[in-house]
Amino acid sequence: MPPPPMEFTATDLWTRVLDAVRPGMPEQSFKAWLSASRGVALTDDELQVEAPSQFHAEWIEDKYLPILQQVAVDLMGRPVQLTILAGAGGGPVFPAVEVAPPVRAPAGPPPRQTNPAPPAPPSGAPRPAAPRPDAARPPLNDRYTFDRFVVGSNNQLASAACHAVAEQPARMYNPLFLYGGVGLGKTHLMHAIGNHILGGAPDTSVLYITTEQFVNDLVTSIRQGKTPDFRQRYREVDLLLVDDVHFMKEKEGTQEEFFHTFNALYDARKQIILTSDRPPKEIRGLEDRLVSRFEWGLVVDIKPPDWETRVAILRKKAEDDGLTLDTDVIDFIARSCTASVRELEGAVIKLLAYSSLTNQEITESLARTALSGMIRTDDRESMPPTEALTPERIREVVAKEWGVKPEGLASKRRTKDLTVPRQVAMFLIKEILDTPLVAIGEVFGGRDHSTVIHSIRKVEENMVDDTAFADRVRGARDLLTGSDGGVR
Ligand SMILES: Nc1ncnc2c1ncn2[C@@H]1O[C@H](COP(=O)(O)OP(=O)(O)OP(=O)(O)O)[C@@H](O)[C@H]1O
Repeated sequence: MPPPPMEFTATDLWTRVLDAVRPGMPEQSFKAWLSASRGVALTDDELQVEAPSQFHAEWIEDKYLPILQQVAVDLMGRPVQLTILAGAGGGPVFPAVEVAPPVRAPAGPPPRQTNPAPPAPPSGAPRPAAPRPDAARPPLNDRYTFDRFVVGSNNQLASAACHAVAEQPARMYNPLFLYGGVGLGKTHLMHAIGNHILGGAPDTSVLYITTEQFVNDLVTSIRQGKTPDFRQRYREVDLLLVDDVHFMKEKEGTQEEFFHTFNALYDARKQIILTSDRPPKEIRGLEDRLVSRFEWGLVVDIKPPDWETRVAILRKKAEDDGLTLDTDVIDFIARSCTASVRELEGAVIKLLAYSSLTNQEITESLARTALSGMIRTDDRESMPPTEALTPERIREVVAKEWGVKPEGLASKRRTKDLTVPRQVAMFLIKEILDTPLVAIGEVFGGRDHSTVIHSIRKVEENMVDDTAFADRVRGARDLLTGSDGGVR
């Protein structure tokens, strides 16, 4: 392999890694899974790569991580940890897979799912305004617009509030606080406001940031003695979008800093939009002064979509990605995946991947096979035969109910979509089987007993705080113990 250049950027290194692996793999796989990824950060010992979706990130980790990592190490000439992140980039939701015979596409331009490159934004399409605090921050996702958002009874109020804010920022509802479970469209709506405002006023300074990034940015600026710069960066924006503010709980320094940022922006009549998995009052460990500020404007929730909305979302997503799915396939997915919109998207991605890998046309029967791991309680007649209840079985059923892979729960990954079901599975194993803590840890990749205790406590606390979550956990328990004619 040629020696690396003296100065490598994340982009250079990742491009070279991809160039090196591409000839050794099927072109279709390369296009489907790797072509839309990009190097986003490089330190002495870590290369961070952003994949277009959580599903892409998991797939890359599962299938290609060792070889990619090896090539990166060879190129750098020293150990480099490769981390695959799920980004908020503008790539298609569904991966670029080709199916033989091809999935029927509507007449007109070629379907997007056969084009690996992310769609080019239309000219004049909204862009986040400069300056952004640092280039590693995610930009707004071009696909998260109002016209791609399906309004149903679960999100009607939130959607109306977002439209109102987008039309008249900092007038009606400031801050706008959106809350709800994972994968229900909070980030989508938040970006839609940003995209709408930028569409009308491209010079608007919009900053989208996750709470985790805010914390990291703050920590870095303190370490480098650059807090005045930090403050200035955050306080000069016109529109501040902060995702997942529940992660501020118990972080006093962050709360203090955010309190002042909030006040500065609010006083300057700038719009603030926040998202969380629960309403402000229920974020334990959040200072009262922030709770009260978060409630100054409008607090509005998003619930899981009902069947009609799920069908409408599937139709819309298929249409947007140039993919035709038969009514019975759509109906089957909508009945099987009830928890979140992300789960619906995951089901279609999985179906496309399955269809592509097995060279079969997409039918309801193929969907049943491909999605058997995601089938939910109301379609239980097609569940595989029941098995004795063991810790592994509980892990598997919880993974299915949360729409993730059972192996993910046993892995070391600590993304939110895995942490919650992992904790729930530990909790249910203890509750139903009373398995010793050390043995529970074994089932989850050898975690120690203090992690298991922490997880169980976390679920107990969250069940007190969050009734929807509590219902979901109880639902999984009923399913396992057979109280609802379940899977045991
Ligand atoms: N009503 C909807 N119409 C169309 N797409 C939707 C809708 N709701 C959610 N989505 C899609 O579902 C996916 C997940 O949505 P999003 O990331 O906004 O969820 P979230 O509530 O912010 O979740 P998290 O709390 O995990 O960050 C996105 O691809 C988004 O476009």
